[in-house]
Amino acid sequence: MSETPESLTIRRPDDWHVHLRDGAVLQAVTAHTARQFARAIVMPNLAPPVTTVESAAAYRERIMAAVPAGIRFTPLMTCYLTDDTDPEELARGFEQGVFTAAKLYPANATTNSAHGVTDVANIRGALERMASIGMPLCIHGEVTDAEIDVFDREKVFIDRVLEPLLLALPGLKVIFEHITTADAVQFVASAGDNVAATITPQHLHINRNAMLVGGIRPHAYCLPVAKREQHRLALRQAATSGSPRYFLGTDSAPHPRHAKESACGCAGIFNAPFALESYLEVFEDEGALDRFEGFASEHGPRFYGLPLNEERVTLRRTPVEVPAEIDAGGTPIVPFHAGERLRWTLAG
Ligand SMILES: NC(=O)N[C@@H](CC(=O)O)C(=O)O
Ligand SMILES: [Zn+2]
Ligand SMILES: [Zn+2]
Repeated sequence: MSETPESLTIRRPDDWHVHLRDGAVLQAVTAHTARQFARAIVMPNLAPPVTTVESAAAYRERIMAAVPAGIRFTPLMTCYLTDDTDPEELARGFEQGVFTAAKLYPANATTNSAHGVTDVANIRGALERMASIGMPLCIHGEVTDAEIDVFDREKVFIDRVLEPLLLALPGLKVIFEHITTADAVQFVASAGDNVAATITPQHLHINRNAMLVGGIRPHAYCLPVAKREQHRLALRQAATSGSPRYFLGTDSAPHPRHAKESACGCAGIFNAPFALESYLEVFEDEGALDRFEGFASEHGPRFYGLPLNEERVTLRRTPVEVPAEIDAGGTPIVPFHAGERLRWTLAG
């Protein structure tokens, strides 16, 4: 590959963590994800959450109905774990191909997580069943204890929850979602092959200054919150390292502009519209264009045990202006990189 190629062709990528929401927003945002990604792990934190095989199958239908004609896109559904999750329901959904994974939200850790798990001990039976059938567990890895500083919640989750959980269930397949710290990178690197992590574009691009310097910037706020620069650098190193343990998961999380620009603004960054373009800048700046395909298109399906996509996509070195706002069915949403120019454009 030359030093500054004009284009890059890779296997069509997948997004291993996305929020597509429901209703009019679902109708509007799905096209942004489906334009780029062949498949996506769809988060179940609707209100009410997706907790049954039936509700996941119905949600999958609504997503399919929102995919523009002529685009091939497969939503991979997840089951929202609660204190009362029935292991039988999980196993039935997994065997029927409705659930690809289950999602652990510690109760009240993030958007629509009020019905999440109050103590992992409460879902021990469900997790044992998942380990025995090879069903992957996606985790929002933050503790919620009031006395733990919000910037430390991921690290404390590793020590108090994740490490003990993997010691107890060493065969459980775990995806540590949207990691934000050097501690998480180190944990994943030293864990077994049954542990992987997704990394978002925002955590590769911004540190906490982006949120707090020169005024409070709600559109840079998501959970887990962006950390210090040393953590961002560790994430960039991990993502571009070529290690199969890290892969693409945008955590695109649309919220209406008014809900972000508020005295109590929602957590979540809407990065779907230019996700590939955003990631690719990072790989180029790290001198790792040749490792982009692994991160975007190969490591995820291999970890999940799914086939690699056979289609190819091409990104060209053509600048693109990210709009200040995107209309989502009458709801204005501010995208990640709003008003900025990105160097690459996905062709087609
Ligand atoms: N990442 C976020 O800040 N928000 C997500 C939830 C999540 O993934 O934690 C959302 O659903 O809005
Ligand atoms: Zn989360
Ligand atoms: Zn998320």
